[in-house]
Amino acid sequence: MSTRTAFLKGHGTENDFVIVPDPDNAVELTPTAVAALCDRRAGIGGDGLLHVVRSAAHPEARHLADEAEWFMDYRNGDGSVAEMCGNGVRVFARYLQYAGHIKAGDLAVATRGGVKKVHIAKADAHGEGAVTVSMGRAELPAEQATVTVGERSWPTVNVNMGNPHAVAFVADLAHAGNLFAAPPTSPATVYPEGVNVEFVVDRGPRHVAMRVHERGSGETRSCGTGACAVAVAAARRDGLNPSDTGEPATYTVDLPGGTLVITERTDGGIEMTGPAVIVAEGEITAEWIKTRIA
Ligand SMILES: N[C@@H](CCC[C@H](N)C(=O)O)C(=O)O
Repeated sequence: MSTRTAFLKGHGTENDFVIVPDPDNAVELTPTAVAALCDRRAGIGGDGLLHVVRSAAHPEARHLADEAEWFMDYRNGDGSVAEMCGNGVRVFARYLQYAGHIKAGDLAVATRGGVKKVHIAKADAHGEGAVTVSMGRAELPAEQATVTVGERSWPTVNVNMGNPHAVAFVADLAHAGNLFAAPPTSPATVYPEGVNVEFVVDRGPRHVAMRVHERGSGETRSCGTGACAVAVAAARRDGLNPSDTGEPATYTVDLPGGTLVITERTDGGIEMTGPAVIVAEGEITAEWIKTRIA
């Protein structure tokens, strides 16, 4: 980054992102630059960053350009790269709509986790239309593991949604404690690339609540891929597998920042529906870039 650069700020169920529109992939976003932009005190602040690039202009997405015009180059708040971000895809689509690149309806977004089909519902009297993302199928590697926070440990259900998740069913969400002071630990042998950890309690039939500690971001107020992982883990625990029963399974997942609705279809595909909001837009000053990043 070397000159004034446009940015926006958005969130999906309070999982918040710095958005950097860069159709031609001209902005160099080093891990240091991403971490500085996501810094909540000295930067703009966000759990992560959405770099909005045309697929044809990005070496990691060029091969997907015929399927999806836009590539979500997602970064975690610490500057690391992740394969997928469920809340991020919804906010990414909302940005494209806000900027006039697309209208409500259907579009495809390229991600490191493959091309995701997105549907933006038309706005109604209650505000902006919800965004639904076809998240693909979950994989459930059989390997057993535990996560530990302080004195407590729980067995995990491993769920891969393009990115790795360790789902722990707990008696009380408060048992996860202060995840900033004592982040969860997990065996590097099972999660060599690190893992997102979800803590889950039941709220009612097909209704759960969760907290999440995200790889590369810490505790966040929501995680879309995490909510999908939790819905699938809860369904299997409840004896439901739509591919076997021929009945879709829908779970309501409450998070600290809002609610997501997750449906596993009979073909195993998972759909996530939730809000996506653009909050602000502005320009990163040349001076800040020079002193903090360049
Ligand atoms: N908040 C995201 C997930 C972002 C990536 C994650 N931290 C990872 O490293 O895998 C979501 O909404 O899915």
